[in-house]
Amino acid sequence: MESHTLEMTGLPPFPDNIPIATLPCLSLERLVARNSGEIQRLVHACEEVGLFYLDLRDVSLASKVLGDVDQLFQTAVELFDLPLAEKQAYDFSSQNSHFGYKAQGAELVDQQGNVDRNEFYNLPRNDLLGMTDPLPTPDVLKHRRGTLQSLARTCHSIAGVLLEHLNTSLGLGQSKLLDLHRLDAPSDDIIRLIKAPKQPVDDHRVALAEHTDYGSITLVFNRLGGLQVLPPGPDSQWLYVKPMPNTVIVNIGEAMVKLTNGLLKSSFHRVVPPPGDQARFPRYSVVYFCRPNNDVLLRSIAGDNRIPDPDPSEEAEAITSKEWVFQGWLARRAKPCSI
Ligand SMILES: O=C(O)CCC(=O)C(=O)O
Ligand SMILES: [Fe+2]
Repeated sequence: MESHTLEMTGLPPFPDNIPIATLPCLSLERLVARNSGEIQRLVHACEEVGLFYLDLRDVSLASKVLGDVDQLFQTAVELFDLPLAEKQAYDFSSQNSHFGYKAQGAELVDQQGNVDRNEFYNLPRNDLLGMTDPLPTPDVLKHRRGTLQSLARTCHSIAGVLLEHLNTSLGLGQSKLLDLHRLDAPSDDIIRLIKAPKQPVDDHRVALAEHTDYGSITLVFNRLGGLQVLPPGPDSQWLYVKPMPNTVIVNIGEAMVKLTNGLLKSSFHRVVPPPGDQARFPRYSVVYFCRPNNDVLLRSIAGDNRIPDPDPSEEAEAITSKEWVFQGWLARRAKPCSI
């Protein structure tokens, strides 16, 4: 179940002379085995930076995931190679949907109105798992539906392992966090396939602006560098997150910050051109966004537990997870659509 190494894909190695983030690398195998030291490291990582590597080897839960991701990197190449007009037939933004295709430049990267330089395709897990009527999709994705379904299920289970340990460490009632992230209830979980085209050397624009993720737990599969994190702290600087074989990069999102009233952290990250020789290639990512179920109110779940009590004024502002994701999407649109 070894994933293809970077060498096997013909891509150049990540350079060794650039500043990289020193992130913890946790073992899914040890977390599944309820190793107490590993659980402590998980909790620490989520309370400090909210970003870490997860080694997926040697655990049956994840036995297919690296192979599925390898297939989907190839699918992403085929998908984004389609003519623009064909891809745009799957852009559903005029129907106020953030599912489907997003062309380059459709999202803002800053307050000045500059736009992003990557394209992506969002596949809702409700659709993949048959909970909603299937959206139209290009053949290249139809042919990979089984792989996409398997990835959605596995990634949701991996997120579940992390949520279960966080639940216990926060002192929450039995499986509270798991109840907010049920696979059999609708959510805005998505698989996102991303392409940032090869960038001219004199073009230093970011491909994806600095942001924190909206949902609970994001699982990011990368081959080329380019992802950067801004660790918390007064003098911090942007650091590359070096892709590591057989691991997934785990990001804690804003929904978890809201649910835990800031006890868990979400880090700013962005995507810049791949470093060194890697800059000669387009950059693809496969990402799973695990989000709370649609009707979950994003407010602190403090009570008889470790989560600090919220300010009463925040209670009135609570919105549902679905609305939160939708409002975030609307705010990022370069040409906001009318509702
Ligand atoms: O492509 C990546 O490495 C990260 C993408 C990301 O942060 C996002 O889509 O939210
Ligand atoms: Fe992100």
